Amino acid sequence: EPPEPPGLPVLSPGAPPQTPDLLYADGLRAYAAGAWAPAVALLREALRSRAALGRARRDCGARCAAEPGAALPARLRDPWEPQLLRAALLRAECLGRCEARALGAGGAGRLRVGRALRDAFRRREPYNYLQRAYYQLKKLDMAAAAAHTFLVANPAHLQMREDMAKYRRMARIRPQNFRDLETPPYWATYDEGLELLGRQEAVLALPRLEEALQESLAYVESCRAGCEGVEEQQRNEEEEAGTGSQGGLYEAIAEHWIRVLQCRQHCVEDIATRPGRSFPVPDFLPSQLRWLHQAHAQVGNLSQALENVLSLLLFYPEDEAARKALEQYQAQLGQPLPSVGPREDIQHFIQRSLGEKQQLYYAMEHLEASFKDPDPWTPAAFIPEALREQLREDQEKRPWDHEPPQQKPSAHWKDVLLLEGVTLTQDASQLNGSERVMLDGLLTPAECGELLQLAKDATGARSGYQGRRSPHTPHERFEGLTVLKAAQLARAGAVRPQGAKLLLEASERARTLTQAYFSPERPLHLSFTHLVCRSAVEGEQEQRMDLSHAVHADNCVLDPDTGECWREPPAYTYRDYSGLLYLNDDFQGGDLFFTEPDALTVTAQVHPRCGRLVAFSSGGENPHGVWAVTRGRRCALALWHTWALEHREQERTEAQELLKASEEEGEEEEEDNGKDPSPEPPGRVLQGIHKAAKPSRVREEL
Ligand SMILES: O=C(O)CCC(=O)C(=O)O
Ligand SMILES: [Fe+2]
Repeated sequence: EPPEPPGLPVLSPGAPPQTPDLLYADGLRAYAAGAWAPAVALLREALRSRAALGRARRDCGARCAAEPGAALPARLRDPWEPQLLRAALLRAECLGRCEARALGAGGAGRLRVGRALRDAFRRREPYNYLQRAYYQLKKLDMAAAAAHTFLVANPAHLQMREDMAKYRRMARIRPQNFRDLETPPYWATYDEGLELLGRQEAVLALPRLEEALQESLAYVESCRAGCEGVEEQQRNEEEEAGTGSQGGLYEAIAEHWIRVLQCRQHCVEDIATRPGRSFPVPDFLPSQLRWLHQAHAQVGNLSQALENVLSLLLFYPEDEAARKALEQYQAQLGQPLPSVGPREDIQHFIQRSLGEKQQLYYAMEHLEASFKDPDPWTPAAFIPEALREQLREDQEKRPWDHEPPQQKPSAHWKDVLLLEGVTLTQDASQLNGSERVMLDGLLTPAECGELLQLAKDATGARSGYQGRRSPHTPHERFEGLTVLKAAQLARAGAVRPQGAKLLLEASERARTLTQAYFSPERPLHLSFTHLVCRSAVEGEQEQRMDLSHAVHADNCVLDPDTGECWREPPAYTYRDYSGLLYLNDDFQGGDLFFTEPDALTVTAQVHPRCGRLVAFSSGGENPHGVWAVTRGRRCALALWHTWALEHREQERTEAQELLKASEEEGEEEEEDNGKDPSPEPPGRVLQGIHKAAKPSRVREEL
């Protein structure tokens, strides 16, 4: 065992927590020295300390807000200053005392977490180190949980995806070990509720949906309470940046209070943002009410359906569906029962939120405060006339306006998210088009390796399937492999059956995502799957002017002069969506690009890499081409999807049957092959060493 790094603090259980920053730094030092057990202890202590800090802040915030005399003025109207000053001082004093009691002398001030560390924790970086340290300590269940926790917040992290794939193959790790140690539980409840509702299981969905709403409201509460401490954190940062306020006492207090209010207004957004996502689920609370209403209505709980519809109307009094439902209930029930009103929790939330918005708008108008209302439901009448125009403009810049709407429980977003590790990297607007998307993380490097090997073996001498000159350019060779050909080659022993199987599986993965994203209501079928490699012909690359693939559209004949695209033969007119799943990036040139219908003006460009999927509608709105590949070999799965069942890829079924037949034949032999009981340790650092010793290890493990 390596020696312990010097200067490690002694951890004493029960003692007040130490600064998370220092603990984390010490943890990383221990990790670097290979002292796995102290590394784990310190990293966990850093997490614990940070959690304790947050908890104390929230508890004290809630307690001190309720102190007698600490109530804040309901309105920032003259003369608000003396009252605000008194209340703010009372609270600050109470907070200081309370936090010192919970966290030891100095309280939260002593333990404040720097910005860099806050970001690292938000990205769940400690779990990356914890995973590897646990692995070294042979605590596989904890390693799996740490890996899972990290991956949830970093779904595109390829190294971790590979590690995870290894953990999943280890028999000793049970599925329940892949726990998420950080995500608040309401997300799981919420997902389960929606899933059940999507499957028409309203009775089962109801308790989940109800619990999810209550839990998320509780998280909003605790987030709000945590806002009391914000000024301290921000002031420290401003001091570091030298941008503190220059005003007098009243100004400082008002500023502080405005910050607290702003922080509170963002709590719903906060809790509606899934780990690993950069934008919140839009309209989180109202949509939960919609689903609750829908579920209660389906089950026939009229009064609860009514209660939820009335609550929704508090957010959106003009909501048409809600009003219609309301009318219907009134007709059914006669006069609405006097005991049925909107939900109390929602009523309370809205009243308080509107009160705070009022103060913020006042501050915006009179105190030059800036405030960006995160809620789309704030009644227009609430916003001072002078500010409305400006706000409308700002609202149009909301990031999720460009995202596909998340309305129905089974909406495509959820399905997209369900594929572990996949992230949306660029949407249509980022790609300057209407129906285009780029997703990453569909394949692990090992999977790309397997498919590249398949392409390579398929062109090898044994297969008799030689690369030929490209139909698109004399300067490249072009090889294409269909699913059926791959299965036949596998059967003949010319390629690895795993590769042929993965070809089917990977294309299906891409299809699922393309359908989920573009066509959630209507099934898309693969109509053609083609593993394509383009290789530069050596010595012919000087001053090439041509493209690897000329600009074209996939389902119509493009006329660049008029910009029209004729959906007629020889085009494959039944193709509705195109997909390119890239396998490598170790070549020169070869970026995919989109153009205007003039086939000249480039509007977006995509650099291929392992696991990256570009999908787009196949029509004249998406003319595209490929830049010359000037060195190396560029491989991709080219996929075309169709709505027309009669054009689905017949060869797929055939290929599946072939592979299944060979699998059954091969079964007996495999039995005594004996699997290696100790897979190589995950992790970048360690993997290098093992790879050097056993170069083909990863491939064989698949
Ligand atoms: O390989 C690519 O990136 C694009 C290929 C393409 O557009 C096609 O085969 O129709
Ligand atoms: Fe194309």
